[in-house]
Order: sequence, then C-alpha cells, then structure tokens
Amino acid sequence: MSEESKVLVGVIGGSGLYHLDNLTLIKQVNPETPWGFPSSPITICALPSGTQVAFLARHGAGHTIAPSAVPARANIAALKSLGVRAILAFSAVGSLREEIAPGDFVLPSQIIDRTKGVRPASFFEGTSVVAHASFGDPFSNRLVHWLESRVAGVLAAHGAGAKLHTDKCVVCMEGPQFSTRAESKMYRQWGGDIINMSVLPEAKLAREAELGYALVATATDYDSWREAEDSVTAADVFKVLQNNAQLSRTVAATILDELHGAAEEGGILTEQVGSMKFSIMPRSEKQKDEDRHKLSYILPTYFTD
Ligand SMILES: CSC[C@H]1O[C@H](OP(=O)(O)O)[C@H](O)[C@@H]1O
Ligand SMILES: Nc1ncnc2[nH]cnc12
Repeated sequence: MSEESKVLVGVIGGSGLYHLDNLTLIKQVNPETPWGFPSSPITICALPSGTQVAFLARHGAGHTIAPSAVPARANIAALKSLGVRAILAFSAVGSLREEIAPGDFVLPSQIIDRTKGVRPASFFEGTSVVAHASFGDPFSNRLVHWLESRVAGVLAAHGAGAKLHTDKCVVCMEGPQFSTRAESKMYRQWGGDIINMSVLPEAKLAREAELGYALVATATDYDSWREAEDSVTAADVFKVLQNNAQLSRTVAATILDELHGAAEEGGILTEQVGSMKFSIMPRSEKQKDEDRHKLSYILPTYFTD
C-alpha cells in the first residue's frame, strides 16, 4: 500500500449507523483474525479527497448481533491488521442527566463497567501470556480533546440545537434488557452521565492493541430514572436514532480528512503506541510459542521473534 492510500482511521458504527456518506467504495475485506471474523465485512472507502477510511458496523450490516455477542476482539484485531491507528466509535446512549437531551452528542472521558463477565475482554485471555493494560484514562485524551472543537463546530452548523457534552462518564451495562429504575438512579449516584451496552470491551481491546480510541456518543433517551416519565423502550430509541445517525455521518464526513491528516501532529493517532510495553509480563520459557504468534497479530512489536 502506498503512503497516500494508508488506512489510518477506523470508524465503528453503532445502532442506526450502518454506513457513512459521501464515500467511494474501494473494497470490502473480511479478515479472519485469530479471534474469528469481525461483525461484518469492513468497508474500505475513500473520502472525496482520496483519503481512505475503514468502516465496520458493530452489530453487523443488518443489526443481527446483540451487544453481548459482538465479536469485539475480532473487530479490533481486524482493524489493526489493516493498518488502522485510531478508532472513532459511534454509539447510541441513554442519558442519565437532565441537561443531556436526546439528540445531544457526548464525548465521554470515563467508563463504569457494568458488564457481567460474559464478553471476552482481553486478547491475552486463554493464552500463556499475562498482561495488565493501563486503563485509568480509558479513552485517548488527545484524540478526544482534538475532537471537541470539531464536533462542536459541526453541531453548530448542522445540529439544529444539538449540544456537545464533554468530560462525562459512560456506564456500560450488559443488556440486552434496559436498566431497572433502581439501577438507573444508582448509576446517577455513582457519577454516570450516559449509558450504553457497547463501549466495553471495545475500549479495553483497543488499548491492548495500542490503538487510539474515542467514543462519539449520541443520546437517544432518558433511560429510566425520571420518576414522572415512562421508562425507556426500544421504540423511544428508534424515534431519534435516524436523526442522530445522520448527524453522526455529517460529523464523520466533516472531520475524517483532517483527522487522517493529523496523523503526524502531536501523536493524535498514535498516543497509545508503546503503552503496552510495560504491561506485558516479561518473556518466560513457559509462554507458548503459539500464543506469542497469536498475539503478534495485534502487537507485532512485542511478539515477533
Ligand atoms: C438500540 S438500543 C440499545 C443498543 O444501542 C446501543 O448500541 P451502540 O452502542 O452499538 O450504538 C447500545 O449500546 C445498545 O447496544
Ligand atoms: N437507555 C439505554 N440504556 C443502554 N443502552 C442504550 N442505548 C441507547 N439508550 C440506552
């Protein structure tokens, strides 16, 4: 692949976002990774400038994969295998705060994990290699900061009143059922601002693969904490999903070129590179060659003999 045709940015589309706009299809690829196939074939497409990006639908092109069954390891590994350095992940979320209205965008900076251990959450799981990734800042701070003014600009121009909220905390629940009212209120007390079923283990796996990762969340509902209101239903979510997805496409179409071009600037795309160096327990003869080979798929720097 020539320097110009590198695919540096990957986009993961969530509920309602199954394609991007204004792109020319280059090809579809479906890499079989050591963790299986991704949710759907990955579309490599070109922006009008020629810049290429990779797009992957988290729940499959026809939304056939439930949040607990998303093959997140294969998704992240497949994007990494294409040369992607950073991922913009879109997600439909419930709001746990009055000021975050349906239709608003959120760039969270923290996560509370309420998944139930049923999702494979590490590339090292089941191998003879042990690693403890640093996850205190679960998103790539510089990338998130870079996005703030760009997303705000798009919302000001095209958002019809949609606001951008930053420095918020996303609760990731297991689902597929929505939360009880008691849980929804508890998450607010814990400091949660928005809630979804998808950011984990995606963000953890991106970190293990040394990829930049930011979540662009769009609020669809007020979950179930408001006493006087009905609790959230999927129908409530669907009502705003299409609008949110269209605005997300506008965000992507507006910023992807500049983001790709920013690859060399201040490590916006590469701030996680090197982060696993001190997370992997030192090599020992007890580590199996086959496991090291498997891990070389995502971390060739550390696992190529
Ligand atoms: C359709 S409502 C619940 C569903 O929507 C969100 O999906 P995504 O994050 O992929 O946009 C949420 O996480 C749940 O999976
Ligand atoms: N209320 C909610 N809870 C969990 N995930 C969601 N995705 C959209 N709305 C949600």
